[in-house]
Amino acid sequence: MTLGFDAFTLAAPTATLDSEPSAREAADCLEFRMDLAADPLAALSSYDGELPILATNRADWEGGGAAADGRIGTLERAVENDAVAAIDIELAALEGDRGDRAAARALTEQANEAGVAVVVSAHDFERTPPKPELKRLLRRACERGDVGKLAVTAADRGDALSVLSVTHELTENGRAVATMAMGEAGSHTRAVAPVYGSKIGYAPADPADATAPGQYDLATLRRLVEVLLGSTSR
Ligand SMILES: O=C1C[C@@](O)(C(=O)O)C[C@@H](O)[C@@H]1O
Repeated sequence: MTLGFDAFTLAAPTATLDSEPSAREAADCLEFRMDLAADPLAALSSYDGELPILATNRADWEGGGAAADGRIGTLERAVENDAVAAIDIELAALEGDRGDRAAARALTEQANEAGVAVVVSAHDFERTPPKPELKRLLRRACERGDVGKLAVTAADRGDALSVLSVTHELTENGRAVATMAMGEAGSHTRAVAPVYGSKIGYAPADPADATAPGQYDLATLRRLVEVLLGSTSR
């Protein structure tokens, strides 16, 4: 299965791949949160759903549940699975001093060779950094992957506007970005950012599977994006 991210792609986050049938109608792929799953590699090897998988194994130092030990190795195994069409890796793992930088970079090379798309992500669960910083992060993420992703926390509409504005600028510069502002003040960016070029949205089929504050449920985000983007949304 493949994911090109050249058009808007709606991902349903889940920790259990069994939820695929309930996501099939409205989602384009599942975001498999391996870091939140009990036995992620066993779940992957018995997966027989129709939706391609974007595999995320979010580090504990970036708001996820995966400890350093074996985290990148688990993603390497995921890349070998035919249902896995994309992986998510943190910009801080590729560039920062968090974790094993060499292993994270080797993972992206392995993915490139296997035709698996790479989403390079940066998160801020506390605030929305100033616009120049948002741009810098997103540019660097784009340089290291097929899609650069930014999820920051909005305190107000001004923060939300900053996120939309960098989305627009980088898209105009030919970059593939995925952006969203977390939190209540940022919820609407999940529907509006795709209008400015954001290529990935996240919305759980079951609200109990929400993986970030301010997410809409899957059917709602699909409907909103369909209204705002029209026929280009699928
Ligand atoms: O990074 C992201 C974006 C996200 O945090 C959101 O805000 O929807 C949800 C996560 O599951 C995903 O990995």
